[in-house]
Amino acid sequence: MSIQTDDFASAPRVISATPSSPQEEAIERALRPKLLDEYVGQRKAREQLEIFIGAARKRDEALDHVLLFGPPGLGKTTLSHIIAAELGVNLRQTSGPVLEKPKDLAAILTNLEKNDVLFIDEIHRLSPVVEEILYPALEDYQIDIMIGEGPAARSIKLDLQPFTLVGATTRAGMLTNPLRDRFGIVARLEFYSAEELQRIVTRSAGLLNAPIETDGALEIARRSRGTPRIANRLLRRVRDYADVKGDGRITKQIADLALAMLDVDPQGFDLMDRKLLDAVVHRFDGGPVGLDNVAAAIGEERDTIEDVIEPYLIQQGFLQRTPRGRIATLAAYRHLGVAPPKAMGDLFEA
Ligand SMILES: Nc1ncnc2c1ncn2[C@@H]1O[C@H](COP(=O)(O)OP(=O)(O)OP(=O)(O)O)[C@@H](O)[C@H]1O
Ligand SMILES: [Mg+2]
Repeated sequence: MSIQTDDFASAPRVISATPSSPQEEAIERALRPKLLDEYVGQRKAREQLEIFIGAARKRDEALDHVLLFGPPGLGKTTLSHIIAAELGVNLRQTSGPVLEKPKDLAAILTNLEKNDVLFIDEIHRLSPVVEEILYPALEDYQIDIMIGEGPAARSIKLDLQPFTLVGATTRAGMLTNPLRDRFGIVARLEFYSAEELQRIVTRSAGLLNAPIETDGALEIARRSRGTPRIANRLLRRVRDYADVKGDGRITKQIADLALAMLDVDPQGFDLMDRKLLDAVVHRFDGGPVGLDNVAAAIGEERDTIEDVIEPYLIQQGFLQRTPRGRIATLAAYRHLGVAPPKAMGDLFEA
């Protein structure tokens, strides 16, 4: 069953947090940590899971249903595989948009073995009729299915094996309340620190047999928008650069040159980030400006802006999301090398 990751159909960004091609997905799989111990960062989520997985194993029960949410590329799919591996069970993988009809989901559910993990990616995109049959499945390990048609149709109850649903979403706010309430474990994934990404880059370089210096790994880490997927991608591009322009060693200097060539600035922002900040500052006087206006100004989809571009800019304090719209902060003006409006400067100096 395939996962659709192509719903942000925009031009590929070096820094885009979504996988850019099937090849990249294959490389990602190879770099994916397999066990909780190898999973870097996300201390809170890891601690919780370690305990609950341990308890479920000890009692030979299914783990409570788990909801993973956070921006793309932070490790939701990776973590779902790890959960199944740590539980020592099978993982069945599907996604919200793929499950069109109730029978698609029923077929998967009835095939699960005891304590298996069912991973549903993009779970906020489940259709209401499919979601409907998920409720009793999650609660009582039962489903109601209709057999026959017309007046002869009747509904029968089927018992399922106990199982764990792991749902992943970039949009926890878009889940319906009844669905959200059925998850016993909710883990929000956070952007990674430079130090954590440095460990990820170093590990990946090892797996790729690419010689790398500590400074080189840190430079890539610092410019990866807090996102392991981007760190791994930049690592591969920098390695190419090192192979062609150097002796293959990834030093800080090589990383600097390669990243400058890729238009990734020292803050880790790429062209899209700068375009967005630039539009808010120059075309909308720093805001507040509504999402639709920003989208039109930079020629990007609303969803991409909200899910992929904005979260990091907000987390880094370059942009604020307010009820009246987006506002550029003083840091954004500084980054663009533009003098802030007088009122803003005064505000910050006072
Ligand atoms: N904690 C981590 N430690 C080491 N590597 C990680 C970690 N999290 C993610 N990665 C790496 O980043 C890549 C992307 O992670 P993953 O596919 O799990 O992200 P995702 O959150 O599912 O993204 P999406 O929202 O696009 O589905 C993986 O291939 C993996 O190599
Ligand atoms: Mg994923």
